[in-house]
Amino acid sequence: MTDGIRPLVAGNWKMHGTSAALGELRAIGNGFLHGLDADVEALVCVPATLMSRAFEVVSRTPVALGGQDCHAGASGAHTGDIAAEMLKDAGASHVIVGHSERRTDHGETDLQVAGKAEAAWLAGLVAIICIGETRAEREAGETLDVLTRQIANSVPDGAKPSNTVVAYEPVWAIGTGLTPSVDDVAEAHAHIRRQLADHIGADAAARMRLLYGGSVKPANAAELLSIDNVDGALVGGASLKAADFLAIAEAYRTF
Ligand SMILES: O=C[C@H](O)COP(=O)(O)O
Repeated sequence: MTDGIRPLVAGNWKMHGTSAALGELRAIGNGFLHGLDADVEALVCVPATLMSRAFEVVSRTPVALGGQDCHAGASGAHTGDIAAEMLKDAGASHVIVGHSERRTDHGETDLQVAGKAEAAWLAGLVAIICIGETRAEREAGETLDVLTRQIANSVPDGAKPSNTVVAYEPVWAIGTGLTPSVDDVAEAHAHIRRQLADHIGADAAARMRLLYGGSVKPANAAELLSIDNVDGALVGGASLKAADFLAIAEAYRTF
């Protein structure tokens, strides 16, 4: 946690969910309607195919919606891609860019990620920029260097707390049930805050939300979310079940 920063718990449904999943989203919305929003802001990044219907489901709740990727261009001949403006039009307020699954599956580079973040801003979306080291990089002792490089190249000039969230997701912790130690998360997040200060200025860096992502579950949420400079979570698998996602957000009631 960071004094003065309202935490954000964000779900990333990845390539999961047809219209049958909207019941879980409705349950998440109802959960936040009953007081949770006083402690924490909620966001669910749904598949683009669900965005419009998801918006109908949560529009009267405190839960916001996000996309999972966008193209760096505003429009054009890019079959299968989605422009940030399209996500916004369908009901999104946020979009994830540079998730490690995009970097691995689609070879996205830091510079491409920066371009997508700028496209998100142009459309009026908040960019959730993901960074994080692979297992090999951690074992080689390169974690902080990787984060330094990714911040320098993936976070564009102009990033500020109102248009950007940075999510630290160690690649080896995603979907594996493994998490870094409390000390390792604290070290990484403090480093990210310092690097952002060098890159975008101390004031903006001090107020920017830094999320932790990678095997966040109800059982470990309180421990992970109480770490200094961890201002929320980016939750994959556990965000698919309303009860688990709400239980993670409930961790903020205990602080
Ligand atoms: O975007 C979310 C992350 O990749 C974490 O996924 P996970 O909670 O299933 O490990």
